[in-house]
Amino acid sequence: METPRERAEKLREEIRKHDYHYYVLDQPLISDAEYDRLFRELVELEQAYPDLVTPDSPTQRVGGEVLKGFTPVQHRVPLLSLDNAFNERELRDFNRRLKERLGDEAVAYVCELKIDGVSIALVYQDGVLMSGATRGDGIVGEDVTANIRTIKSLPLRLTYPLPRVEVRGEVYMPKEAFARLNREREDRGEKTFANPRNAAAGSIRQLDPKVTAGRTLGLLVYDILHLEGKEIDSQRETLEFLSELGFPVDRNFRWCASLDEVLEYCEEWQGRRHELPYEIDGVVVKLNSLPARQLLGATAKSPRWAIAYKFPAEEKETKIVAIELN
Ligand SMILES: NC(=O)c1cnc(OC2CCCC2)nc1N
Repeated sequence: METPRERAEKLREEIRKHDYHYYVLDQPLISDAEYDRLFRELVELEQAYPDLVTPDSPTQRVGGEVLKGFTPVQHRVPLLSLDNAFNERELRDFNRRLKERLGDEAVAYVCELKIDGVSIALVYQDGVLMSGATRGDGIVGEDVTANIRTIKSLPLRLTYPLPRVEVRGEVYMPKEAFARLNREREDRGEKTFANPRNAAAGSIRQLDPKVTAGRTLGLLVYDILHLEGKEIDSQRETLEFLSELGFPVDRNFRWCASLDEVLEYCEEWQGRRHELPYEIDGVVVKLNSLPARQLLGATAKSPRWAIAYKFPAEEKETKIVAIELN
């Protein structure tokens, strides 16, 4: 016969697995009703035995109190920003500069869709989420842990208990959720958000986590800031490993053997951006080899081994405004 603690642990593991399949893979294994039954059993068990509650329990996503303000957080490593390229020539200049510095080392890139959201740094200790902070000015951000815990695709516990790992990703608001939120705000006579990025920023910087919990936010992780207990040599390995750990990763990334392949990728996704459930404003082109990145280093502001190719601003569908002709 299982003890309550064993039952609670088993339920947590089960619910964690279903959260991953539902919110990260978008491939639920059980019905919503069956999921709710599991969740309710865990809630009731934790109510009956309060000392069983653990911070990584799926029941602990929506925090308690309303904050007075945000605690500043100093990032262990500065969260760099990206230089921009607006056309093929600027991308070719980036490629040439990088090759000049690296000598004739083989230069391969990884291209990633540039998610138009809010950058976030997450810290995990022994596989458990410790904190989440906004980028801020790159050195000091704001502690938004209570709010990011409400993002269902964000794992509260990783698939292995790495001693310490710090990762970076983008919190975004899906296009559908953005449209729905603005309709609701309009109906309530409230100001609407200009774009999903602002809506995500406004939702993640709420003093009341319950408000954040009511907003549909997504997370896509793309960088490891600090890693203990594992050696990784490339961006491709980084993205695969982040996936293995249970993080949501955008699977549209592509390893590119040359700048020509990078240009093909940029061309392809400039035309396909409307297919995505979230907004992108370009492509991030990253040197694949991590050791080679070390040789290049970073300027004060941004890495020499990555660049953002920005799509031309989309011609906004001209909003037809009905003009009252009296
Ligand atoms: N918005 C994005 O999707 C995104 C932003 N930044 C980066 O990488 C930065 C971080 C480390 C230096 C380059 N990758 C991304 N995919």
